[in-house]
Amino acid sequence: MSSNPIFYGSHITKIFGDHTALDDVSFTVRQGMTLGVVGESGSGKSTLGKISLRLLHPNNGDVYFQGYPIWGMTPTQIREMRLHVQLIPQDPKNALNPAKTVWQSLCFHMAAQKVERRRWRDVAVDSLAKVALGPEYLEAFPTELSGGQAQRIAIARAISSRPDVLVCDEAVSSLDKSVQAQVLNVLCRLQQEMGLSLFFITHDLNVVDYMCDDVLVLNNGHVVESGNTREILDHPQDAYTRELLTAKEGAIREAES
Ligand SMILES: Nc1ncnc2c1ncn2[C@@H]1O[C@H](COP(=O)(O)OP(=O)(O)OP(=O)(O)O)[C@@H](O)[C@H]1O
Repeated sequence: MSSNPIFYGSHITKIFGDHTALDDVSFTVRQGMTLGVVGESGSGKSTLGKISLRLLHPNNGDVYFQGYPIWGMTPTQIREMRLHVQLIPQDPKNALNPAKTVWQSLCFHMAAQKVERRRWRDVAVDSLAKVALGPEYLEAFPTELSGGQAQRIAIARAISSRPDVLVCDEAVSSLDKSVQAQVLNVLCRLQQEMGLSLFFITHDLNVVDYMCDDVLVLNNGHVVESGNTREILDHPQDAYTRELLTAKEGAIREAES
């Protein structure tokens, strides 16, 4: 599998008032791989996610998709980039319009993403099949879905435009542990089938351990360490990473007792 950088951020700083939320943060998502961004609440993870989706302007630095700086793109390039970089949100039920069926939500997305209208039905059914849901779900409303089903619909919607990168912002943290595992497995399988690259924002080192090839540890807007997940989890160099690992071991012991 190739390891070219497909999506990366360079020297990103974000200041809110007198608070520096991100201080000179760089990251690299390698093609077909998963980068985890992990840190406690307030460390700057969501701010980094929003900047990488071009939803929030950084004070300094830029994010590059296939070598192009997203904050220097023309409107046409931005539309093209949005086809290829998709968000998987934290709360899928909030992200789906409660007044629309799954079919209507998928059509709205496919229209926005310029999928040819004559292909909508096939793409919708195929996208649902990819997340292990049958075509009967097209008629469902969000209120009729479980959290795990709603998240799989959100993933189906995102992949309907054949993206290259999924930005997953705490994508499983609102789900029960067993449902989390199902959704993570769907993402792993899609990654292999579609060659997706994942930018995985999470507070949970267990998720990082399970999903991520690379990890970047954020503390208070600073990168405290980054690199190969196995090496960092087995040999953390920074005291903050060791604290997160201690919390992770505690959570596992609690779950097992
Ligand atoms: N729009 C904003 N205006 C002012 N401060 C903000 C804004 N957005 C984020 N912040 C601040 O920036 C810091 C980083 O916030 P951010 O939401 O990125 O952290 P996080 O790691 O994603 O936390 P959580 O896991 O709780 O979502 C926090 O101190 C937060 O209060």
